[in-house]
Amino acid sequence: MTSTIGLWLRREASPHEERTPLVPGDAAALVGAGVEVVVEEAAQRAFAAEEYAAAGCRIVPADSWPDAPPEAVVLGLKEPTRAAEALAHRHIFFGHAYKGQVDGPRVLRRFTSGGGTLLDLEELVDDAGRRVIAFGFWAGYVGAALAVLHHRGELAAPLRSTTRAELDARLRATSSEPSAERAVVLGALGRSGRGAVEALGVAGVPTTEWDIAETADLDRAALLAHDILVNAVFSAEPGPPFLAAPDLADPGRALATVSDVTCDVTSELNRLPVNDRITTWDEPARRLHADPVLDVVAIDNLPSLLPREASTTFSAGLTPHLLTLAADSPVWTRSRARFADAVTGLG
Ligand SMILES: NC(=O)c1ccc[n+]([C@@H]2O[C@H](COP(=O)([O-])OP(=O)(O)OC[C@H]3O[C@@H](n4cnc5c(N)ncnc54)[C@H](O)[C@@H]3O)[C@@H](O)[C@H]2O)c1
Repeated sequence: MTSTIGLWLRREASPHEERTPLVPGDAAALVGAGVEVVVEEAAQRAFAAEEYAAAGCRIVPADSWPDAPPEAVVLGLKEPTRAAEALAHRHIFFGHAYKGQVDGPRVLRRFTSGGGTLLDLEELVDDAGRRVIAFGFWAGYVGAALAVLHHRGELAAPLRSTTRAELDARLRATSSEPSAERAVVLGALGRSGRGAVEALGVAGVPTTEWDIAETADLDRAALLAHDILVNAVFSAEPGPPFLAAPDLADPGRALATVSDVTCDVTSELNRLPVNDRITTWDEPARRLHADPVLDVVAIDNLPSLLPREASTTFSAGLTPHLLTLAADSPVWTRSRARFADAVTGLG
């Protein structure tokens, strides 16, 4: 990116969305590298406009991105508001438009009608097709923490965004020695799984870590002997359930709390078909079975509960790529090609 191409950080409009893909410290690094960084005011964002101003960014009103110079790259997490319906710029955000999502064609048509380009954050992949940035670690961390607090009868609703320090303090304050709980994490080697294992460590809960090798021939009795299950598996294809209807009625089951970080609840990929809906910040846990009890937490925006930490990790991963935007590194070329394919398929 040359100094004449600006990066325009949008405000996020969704309720509860305090995260940002670029934090002030990384904005300062971009400014230092000659990138003009413009930041919209955003009352909800976890980082104050003053922090960006101190980092050398120019502060502009919320939702002013339609007026950005044509060469600017507009950055956000979720779909831009309808401040302009037709999207004329290059936009970086999570489009959720390429995998048959109901709203996908509508999002893509905003680009075709405006002449803009989507550089989808989910499509920033390395040579092997692996995503280079994701929010997984903090999703797993919060998902496991909520499971522990619910299991201990200490989860207050509605949920509100917090900090890791505050969350850790609650996990430590409610733990007992020796631990009264045992947990199992499925997908323990992945980003979310590692986050979940770390939070369970802070909570003082002995944890079994299972990944593909350990679930290939699932020891159901061993699984059900844990009090807490955190599902952090990424499935590309449907597979046999980790929990099925007969497990609910099993009188010998210790398992009482499930946190489904994966949250494939309405898709054919759902490996926990005993649950078919997400839960919310207002009602984070839902009872699946009364005797013996089984409750599920299935929140699909977990990282938003730790907006500062989630933003900081995500921004650290994204910033090196933002520095290669002008040079059009392979990460961006691939993302643009994915967009071109999707638009061609629009018909
Ligand atoms: N709820 C939320 O807010 C939220 C936020 C971010 C991500 N997610 C979801 O969490 C899931 C995990 O994301 P990630 O970034 O950690 O993925 P990841 O690719 O980093 O890790 C997934 C892990 O699952 C393992 N796995 C795959 N199949 C398995 C099986 N049959 N048994 C055991 N382990 C298996 C993989 O080997 C890998 O270690 C994704 O579905 C993602 O969409 C949810």
